[in-house]
Amino acid sequence: MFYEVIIPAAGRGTRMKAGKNKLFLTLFDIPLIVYTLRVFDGDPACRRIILPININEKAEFERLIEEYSFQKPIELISGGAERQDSVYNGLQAIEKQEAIVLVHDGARPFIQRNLIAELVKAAAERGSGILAVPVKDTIKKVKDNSVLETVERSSLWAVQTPQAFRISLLKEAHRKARESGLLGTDEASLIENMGLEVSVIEGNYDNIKITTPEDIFFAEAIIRKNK
Ligand SMILES: Nc1ccn([C@@H]2O[C@H](COP(=O)(O)OP(=O)(O)OP(=O)(O)O)[C@@H](O)[C@H]2O)c(=O)n1
Ligand SMILES: C[C@](O)(CO)[C@H](O)COP(=O)(O)O
Repeated sequence: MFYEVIIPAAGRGTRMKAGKNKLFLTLFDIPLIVYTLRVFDGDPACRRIILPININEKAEFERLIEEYSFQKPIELISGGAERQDSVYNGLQAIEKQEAIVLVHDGARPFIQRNLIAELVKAAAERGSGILAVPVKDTIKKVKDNSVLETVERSSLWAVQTPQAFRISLLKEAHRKARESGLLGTDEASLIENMGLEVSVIEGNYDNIKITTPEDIFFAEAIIRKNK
């Protein structure tokens, strides 16, 4: 089954403290965003890549796209102030209503194609599908450096991307979120806000989001492990 993918890439990389968009940082001399783009560029089921970016970085993205010779056209569109706005803008670029759309963080370079196919199947059959992995640490609610409570771990999962949806469902969820002022940290929370079920597929711990400086070293270790 075919799908289109929105890869939000318009962030500032504040937590990375690199002074620039972390997606331009390199892993063994190749920019982080190139690893992510290559996964979808090489997937025959991917019909279209939409990349919400900071329009001030358009020349940099165009140079990378030229340098790394991607097979599929990569559509650069303007991102927004929040990740949710960037995804919303990406959805406006999609006219078809029956197809499947994936939303995948540009900062997650290690997504595996077999999991993408499972997500697309779940979205086609049940409307949605997201990747997650069981939490390994004990999670506590903390306030003013003091524990409020320990959260029961057995039902806690760390959610990742891609997140896959029927396009019509995700467009409706974003529309309702805009109406109500809901700002979620992932697309699934907007679907949950509609009282709808979201299917969870177990992913793997390699699918990290490159967020803070040490993640660059973790990422290069994952590349070495998978060589
Ligand atoms: N307004 C935004 C914010 C984030 N993103 C993208 O959403 C993904 C996940 O966001 P995150 O890891 O938080 O990236 P940043 O927002 O750049 O990081 P920070 O929060 O540390 O600034 C990234 O690929 C980022 O480029 C986006 O397209 N538009
Ligand atoms: C979408 C996400 O990757 C799921 O874990 C996460 O919520 C993104 O959070 P960020 O703060 O925008 O990186």
